[in-house]
Amino acid sequence: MNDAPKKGWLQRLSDGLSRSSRQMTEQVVSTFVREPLSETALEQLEEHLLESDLGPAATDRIVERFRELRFGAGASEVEVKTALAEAVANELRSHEARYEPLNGPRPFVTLFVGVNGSGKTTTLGKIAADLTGQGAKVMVVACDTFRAAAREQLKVWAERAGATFESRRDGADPAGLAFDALTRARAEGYDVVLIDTAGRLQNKSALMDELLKIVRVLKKVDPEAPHETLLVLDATVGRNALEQEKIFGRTAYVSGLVMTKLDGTARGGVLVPVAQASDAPIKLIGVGEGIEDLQPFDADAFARSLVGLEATS
Ligand SMILES: Nc1nc2c(ncn2[C@@H]2O[C@H](COP(=O)(O)OP(=O)(O)OP(=O)(O)O)[C@@H](O)[C@H]2O)c(=O)[nH]1
Repeated sequence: MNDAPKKGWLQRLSDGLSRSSRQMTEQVVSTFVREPLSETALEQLEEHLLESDLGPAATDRIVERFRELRFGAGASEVEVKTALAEAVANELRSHEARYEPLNGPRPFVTLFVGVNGSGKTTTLGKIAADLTGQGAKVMVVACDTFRAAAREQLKVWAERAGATFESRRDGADPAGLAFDALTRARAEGYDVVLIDTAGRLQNKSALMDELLKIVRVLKKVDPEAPHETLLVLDATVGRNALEQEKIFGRTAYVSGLVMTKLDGTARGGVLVPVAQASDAPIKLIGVGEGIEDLQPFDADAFARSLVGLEATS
């Protein structure tokens, strides 16, 4: 994503993570400032990190780090927060990567997968707007052909972004649509093709078959496509996101994760175990409903905002 208005996005990140950082500051940091070094404080730290959904493995390592740091009675809140941010960033740095559709082959094909309601359509719409804003020729393809409402919503986003919209009537073969759309995009010199897919988990194997068929058919047009498969996960479902990562990550060749709705939860720490469970890195995060609220994932900025410090990267 275009990160030109830097100050703006850092502020949005802090605002978006304010529910999580409030929880961290009120519980974790204040406990530790009150009772530095004691075993009780370390136990409370562990409890609060688990409550923030950081997961047992990262929590153990962070508690160990605090044990080594041996904060004295004079430790300030900022020192404790800085140490916590550093420990969280350490957990995430190797899971950070960029989504750069304009730096790859043309047309750059991105497939969006994830359960209904995770924020797939919104994420795709925000990306379309960002890319057309940068002058790219963008095609949006609605492969969730069974749900008219989903199609309509995507159409609104595409029109707003000034992108071309491709869809079919109810129940049409999504793979056939993907094939025709990519063929047209290649012939007409599109820069980017963004493909929305269905997310009905009620029939997991049918859904996975459908996704795999779309991928197979895209490869007939361009053997390298899709160049990116983004799995969209909703942070407000907490540790259920781990389950969704398992289901999609295993079958859909996911190459990047997008975690949305981080503004809607006090447990934004869930990003840590999800990132660590996945073979794919985190590429984007959503911290609000606005177009600018979809941001490139930056482990250091995220960690600082999560503990309520001003992000500096
Ligand atoms: N607060 C907040 N809301 C978001 C964010 N991302 C998406 N949403 C909202 O989440 C809701 C669901 O998003 P959709 O994009 O419709 O989700 P979807 O996965 O496409 O779901 P279907 O349309 O049901 O397939 C919408 O109301 C979005 O506005 C975010 O980062 N923060």
